[in-house]
Amino acid sequence: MAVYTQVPAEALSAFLARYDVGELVSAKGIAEGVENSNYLVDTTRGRFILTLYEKRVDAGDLPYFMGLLDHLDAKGLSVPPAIKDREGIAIQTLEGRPACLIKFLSGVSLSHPTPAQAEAAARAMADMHIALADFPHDRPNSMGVDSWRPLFQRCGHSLDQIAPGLYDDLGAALDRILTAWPRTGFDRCAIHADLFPDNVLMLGDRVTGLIDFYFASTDIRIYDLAVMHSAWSFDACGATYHAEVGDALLRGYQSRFPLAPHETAAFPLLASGACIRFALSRAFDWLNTPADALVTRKDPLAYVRRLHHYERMSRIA
Ligand SMILES: Nc1ncnc2c1ncn2[C@@H]1O[C@H](COP(=O)(O)OP(=O)(O)O)[C@@H](O)[C@H]1O
Ligand SMILES: N[C@@H](CCOP(=O)(O)O)C(=O)O
Repeated sequence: MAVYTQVPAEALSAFLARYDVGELVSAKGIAEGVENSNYLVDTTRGRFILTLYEKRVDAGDLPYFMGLLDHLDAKGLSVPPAIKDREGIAIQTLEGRPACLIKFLSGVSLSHPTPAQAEAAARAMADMHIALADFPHDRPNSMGVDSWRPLFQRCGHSLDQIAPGLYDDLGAALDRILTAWPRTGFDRCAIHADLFPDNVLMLGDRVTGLIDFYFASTDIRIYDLAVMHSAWSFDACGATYHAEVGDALLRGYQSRFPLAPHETAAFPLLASGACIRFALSRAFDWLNTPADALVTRKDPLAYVRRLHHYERMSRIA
């Protein structure tokens, strides 16, 4: 459930009156998502998404995210830019929260992507990277490699409450990954950094939208593909690797943007880093989200199992 801030109809009508979008017809809270409050808003002129940014999105980062979406939209990619009001303002305040009215995109996110769907989604990621090559703004990745040790330390020995031995297991993997992590020599650009299946909208085998850019930041370009590979190529609990989906992702991406030999060689390491990142953020949330909170906690062990898979791989052919 992701509606943390309730918006009364009167306040929403007054908000919409700033825009040329017609009048309010209906507004429904969207259950999916964990970070922000999202509403599906219908007006006399169309359908929109209203997002109110909650604690985890820093309002100071919104101009970067909205600039990135405008950049991709201007190049014809299917992403949802924020609508500007009559004064040209996209980032507003509603019910005390930063808020944007966002273009609605059709499509559904998949729970069990097929190889053909994975291939199309990875092609869309490569097209996004090509389009971002001249995006001029930087944002350090707040969930990037330098955040993993501090996050591990904040979880501390409480990790063993999730699974006995988890503190030692993740600590040893973190040492190996941080020692080997490439600091130079890899192409960097603005990346999505969270392109899970729930952040790709599709109709059949066609990608209709990439959404949820709120972790976008400057980082190693192929790390973005590694995040995607770790999110798409396993069953939900991370125990079974679906090679046909994993191979399709690499094929789709490389149909637009071939990997250089050093990128292929480092792929299992980059994917291990992606797994540590999501294992730790999920573990932190697991340990710090009250059991009666509205939001569903995601299983950190599903990423620990994926981590073990990538650490066993020496390289992807
Ligand atoms: N532009 C959009 N067009 C259509 N649906 C959207 C759009 N943005 C978000 N959604 C819907 O809202 C849900 C939650 O959005 P998301 O950005 O993933 O939230 P959160 O940042 O809270 O994780 C998505 O799964 C999708 O169903
Ligand atoms: N994809 C991350 C959590 C971030 O959630 P999102 O709804 O903003 O994509 C995970 O699965 O741990």
